[in-house]
Amino acid sequence: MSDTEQNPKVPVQAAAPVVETVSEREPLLEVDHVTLRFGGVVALNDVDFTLYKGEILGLIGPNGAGKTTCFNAMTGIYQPSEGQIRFLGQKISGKKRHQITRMGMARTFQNIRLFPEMTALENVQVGADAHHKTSVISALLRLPRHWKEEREGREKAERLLEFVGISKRMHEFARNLSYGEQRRLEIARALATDPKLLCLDEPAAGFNPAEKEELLQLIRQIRDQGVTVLLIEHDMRLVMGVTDRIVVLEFGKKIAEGLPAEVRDNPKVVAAYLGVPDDAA
Ligand SMILES: Nc1ncnc2c1ncn2[C@@H]1O[C@H](COP(=O)(O)OP(=O)(O)OP(=O)(O)O)[C@@H](O)[C@H]1O
Repeated sequence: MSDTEQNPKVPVQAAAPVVETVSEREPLLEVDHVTLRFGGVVALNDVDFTLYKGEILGLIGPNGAGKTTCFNAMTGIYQPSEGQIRFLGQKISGKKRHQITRMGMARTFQNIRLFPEMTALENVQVGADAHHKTSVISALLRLPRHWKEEREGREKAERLLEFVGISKRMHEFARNLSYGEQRRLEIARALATDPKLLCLDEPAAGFNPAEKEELLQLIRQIRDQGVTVLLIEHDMRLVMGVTDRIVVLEFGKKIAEGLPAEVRDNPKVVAAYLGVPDDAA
């Protein structure tokens, strides 16, 4: 039994916000008619959808559909050519990545990006540092408030490692962790920034069925702590099993949006995945 199963109620944040239900439909992130071009390639073509507080939204589509580009636009890596993205009503465009993190958005990457020569605990503490208030001077002078923040950051990192189920590996170098543990560590590090929105880019890539099942439970637990989740994932069983709603992209365009069952039965989606021509769908 994993640590998460033993202790499913480990808090992600000191005071986790009350979980809001999807029915309240309070927008968290608005992708407002976004077009994004790379030279002649239209990676996103007038993409428009809203992510509501408290939901788990799946963003799916065949290879090259524009999912990662959409993530990158949301997290400030790319600027839309047209349209805009708003987080809690504020425009994302023009904001630096650390400002977007402070606004409450965190992400993991398709290719794991950890600090391999740092321990699991240190990797998560780096995430917690995003909210430190004391200055470099305080740190250099070793002022008491700096120590207090250090201690709190460490305690929070320990809690998060327990939450994602790898607390026993906290003093291990990240490079020595198994693939599945590294993916969990990435999630813990993202959670350490106290996100309102967690964007997961193919978190189950390379997982076996048992690991996928555990990940599914972890994603639900994250949402139950009040964190809204955006999930890019190729594994349809996982997407259908965990999301509240799904947005489907194909060739940079939104071709469907709705409940998992609606999307699964949508002829355009079936065609996109099976490669059936449009007029036959
Ligand atoms: N930096 C870039 N420069 C030029 N073209 C790019 C760039 N990033 C993505 N593209 C192109 O934009 C389109 C969308 O790519 P994107 O990686 O967003 O798709 P995806 O849905 O995430 O695919 P996958 O499931 O394979 O990761 C593709 O045609 C891709 O080649």
